[in-house]
Amino acid sequence: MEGLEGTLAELRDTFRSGRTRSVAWRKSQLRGMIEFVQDNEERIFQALDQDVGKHPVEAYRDEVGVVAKSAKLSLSCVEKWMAPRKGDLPLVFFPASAQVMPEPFGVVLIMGSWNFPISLTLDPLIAAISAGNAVVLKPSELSPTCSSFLAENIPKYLDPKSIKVIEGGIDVCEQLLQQKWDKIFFTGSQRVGRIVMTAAAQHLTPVTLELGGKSPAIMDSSSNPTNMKVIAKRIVGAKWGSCSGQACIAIDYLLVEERFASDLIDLLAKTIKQFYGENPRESKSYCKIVNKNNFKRLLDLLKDPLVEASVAYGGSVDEEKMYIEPTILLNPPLDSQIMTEEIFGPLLPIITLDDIYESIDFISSRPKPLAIYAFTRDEKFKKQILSRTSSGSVTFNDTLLQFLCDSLPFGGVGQSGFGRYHGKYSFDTFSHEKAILQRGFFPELEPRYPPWNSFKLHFIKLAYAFNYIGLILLLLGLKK
Ligand SMILES: NC(=O)C1=CN([C@@H]2O[C@H](COP(=O)(O)OP(=O)(O)OC[C@H]3O[C@@H](n4cnc5c(N)ncnc54)[C@H](O)[C@@H]3O)[C@@H](O)[C@H]2O)C=CC1
Ligand SMILES: CCCCCC(=O)O
Repeated sequence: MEGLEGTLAELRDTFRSGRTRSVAWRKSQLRGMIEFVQDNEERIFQALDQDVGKHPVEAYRDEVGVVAKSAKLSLSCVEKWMAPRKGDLPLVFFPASAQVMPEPFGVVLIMGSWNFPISLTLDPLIAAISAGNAVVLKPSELSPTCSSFLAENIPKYLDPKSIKVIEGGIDVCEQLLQQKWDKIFFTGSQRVGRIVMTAAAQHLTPVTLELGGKSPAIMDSSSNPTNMKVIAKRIVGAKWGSCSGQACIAIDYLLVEERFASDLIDLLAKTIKQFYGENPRESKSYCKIVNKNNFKRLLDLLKDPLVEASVAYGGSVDEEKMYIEPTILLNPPLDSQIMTEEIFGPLLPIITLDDIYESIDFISSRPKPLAIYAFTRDEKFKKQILSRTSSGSVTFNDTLLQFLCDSLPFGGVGQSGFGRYHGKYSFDTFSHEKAILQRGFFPELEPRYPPWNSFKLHFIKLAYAFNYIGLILLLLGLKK
């Protein structure tokens, strides 16, 4: 790509100059980010409608509001986050001081996804800025209106010497990935995550992979009937209520005991009508499928004869409008693609079990998901889910909200990704924690040097014992 080397050289010079490390620079960029979303809310809404058909409510809830919230939090906390932390030392080192000092990695690459093209690019950008990095931001080419909007307008609000937006598709990404970065933050599929990680390995570059996977929901019998309506709204909201299921933390499939399936399907169908009307195709609250490739991918999942036979609700499509009806499937074959690949769309398989506790093995025998949702008031079952399954997050009796909690790290585990961000975790993700030890030249302890002898062995053993004494003093409050 023309000029990439030059762009990177400029960013490296900028970073080396120290321009991005001051708290003043970081705060000025965070203020610029807040102004950017405030000044351009309507234009962002239009771009999101253009690219994925998002309603302004979803556009604000999942995108503009997320960016504003993160930028404001970082602006209020960045000085505290930057401050070195005091460390404790063994008494025998006395006099000495220990610190942990967060420092920026340097020049970082952020690659975003199309489904939340504003928040999933700008939230990591806020993180990188807060930690004092210079940045190349590569929005997804599958949300072109948002991508070009960011490329055109970010330089008007943020420091163009330190932050560059580079647009493009696979060819541009491949060139970017050949470069040496000090950190790569990638949001996207497991397939491309492997490509990113392979490229990063050439330069031993640390990566954060925000991936996806098949996030299950479980519903047991412990919720009383009055809760069922709330549960249905939360399931429908988490399947079709955020980019019509094209969301990494959307429910991918639902596990219930066989005896509840029929009533649950009826209730979910009723709730879908309540949310999107009799004809969701006409609903302004329902997103389209992003492009023909994804539409075809989802159609292929649905058109598998054994899967098509399992449609319990919905199933209609309109290729011209890139529309797929909210669709519920009952017990599609477990070896079908819809049950082995991430759906990332408006199709909800319901898998029935004889006993809800079977869901533990069902989930733990598959790749670790980004999220698990469990609707239950059975404390024993909750404990089993927490101790016998692994996932990026577990949410009991609700959905999606874990994404909006700044005190909770957001990220996957195993094939759903590694690394995390949101809140202070964002700052940490883009910081190296440097250890600093400072000593004087007195006293000098000769036993630390050769020639070794039995006295020095006893001295070293005593020194380690002192360590414990220090710990005891600390515990007794006799030592800071
Ligand atoms: N954990 C999270 O926060 C999120 C994860 N996701 C996951 O992302 C996926 C859907 O998003 P997509 O944008 O379609 O993912 P994707 O992996 O196709 O694209 C992500 C980024 O990688 C780039 N890219 C695509 N193909 C590439 C290649 N061959 N070489 C180098 N770069 C390439 C794209 O330009 C884009 O910027 C799903 O798997 C979903 O679960 C989506 C949103 C959030
Ligand atoms: C509710 C917002 C979720 C954004 C991340 C995702 O699920 O793709």
